[in-house]
Amino acid sequence: MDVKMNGNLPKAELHLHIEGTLEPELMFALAERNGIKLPYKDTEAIRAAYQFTNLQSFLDIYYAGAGVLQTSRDFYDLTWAYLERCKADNVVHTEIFFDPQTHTERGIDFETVLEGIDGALSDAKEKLGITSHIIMSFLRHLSEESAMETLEMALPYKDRMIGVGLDSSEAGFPPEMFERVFAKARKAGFIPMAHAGEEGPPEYIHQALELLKVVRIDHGVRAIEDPKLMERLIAERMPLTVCPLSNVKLKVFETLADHNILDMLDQGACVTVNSDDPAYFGGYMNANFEGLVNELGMTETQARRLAANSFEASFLPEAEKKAWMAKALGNGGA
Ligand SMILES: Nc1ncnc2[nH]cnc12
Ligand SMILES: [Zn+2]
Repeated sequence: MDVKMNGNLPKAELHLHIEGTLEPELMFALAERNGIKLPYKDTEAIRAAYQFTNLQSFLDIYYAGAGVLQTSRDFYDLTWAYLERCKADNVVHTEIFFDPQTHTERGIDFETVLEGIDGALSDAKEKLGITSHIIMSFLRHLSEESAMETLEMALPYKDRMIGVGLDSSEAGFPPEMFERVFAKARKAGFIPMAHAGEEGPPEYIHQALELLKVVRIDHGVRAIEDPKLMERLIAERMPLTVCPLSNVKLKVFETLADHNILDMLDQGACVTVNSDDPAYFGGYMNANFEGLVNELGMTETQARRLAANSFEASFLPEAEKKAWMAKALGNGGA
């Protein structure tokens, strides 16, 4: 297919960590603004440090980088820069994660973080025509108690967030550890989702479905190792928010040519394309689509189905979902 065509397809992004959109240039600017000394000489040195061997090697650098984010204005600027990238890539709707504990653990108020992110998202609706939702994600390498405290902290702001997620180091931190936190979050009206089957085994996807009662799986690429699980995911049209460039950078797959996203799509799974932490993984939404065309031979039909899936799997109202799906499939003047 014509690679450029991807740019014109309307798309929704459903798996994006706002802290993972911190480009080295902005990291330096914020460090200067906040009087913080970075352990890098320049932006080239930062980019050179982005050689990851697995998820943990990335997370160590990613959590350190987030230290430059201090004020609401910092979170606003970070989010606004990402939204401009959305505009450029024709991402018309985005559902973004933020990790409150990454910030509250170093003394930044929950409200400071949310205020900045939400402010930029509100302005983007008006100025860029981009719709959005916020999902707060618990760090699974921290305790259940810490996640509970975070949930309590979030309750007064419930109306500004649509759901809860579970992220950070996966192996050794199974979803079952957070069963009670998710039960409480669901009761408070948060829609549940979780990272599962990125590095962790298919068993973690089962746990996320059964114990956390998630409506979306983030990543989920290891589901393919368990045919019965794949059957269930396909039958239920359970969305898997897949992140191709991320998976290659973190060595889940050796190259994009080895990725299973199109196999899963062709089997009937509701897979979607997402950029995860684009500042660290080498590209935003369209770069992921382009990689799939160039290295995996994605056809136009497959690209349109992936774009339509992204709206199907979103938390947009049904009528909007349907209208965007028709456009993505080329039935509505895309
Ligand atoms: N790919 C990823 N997996 C788990 N936690 C994350 N936090 C940010 N990106 C992540
Ligand atoms: Zn992620």
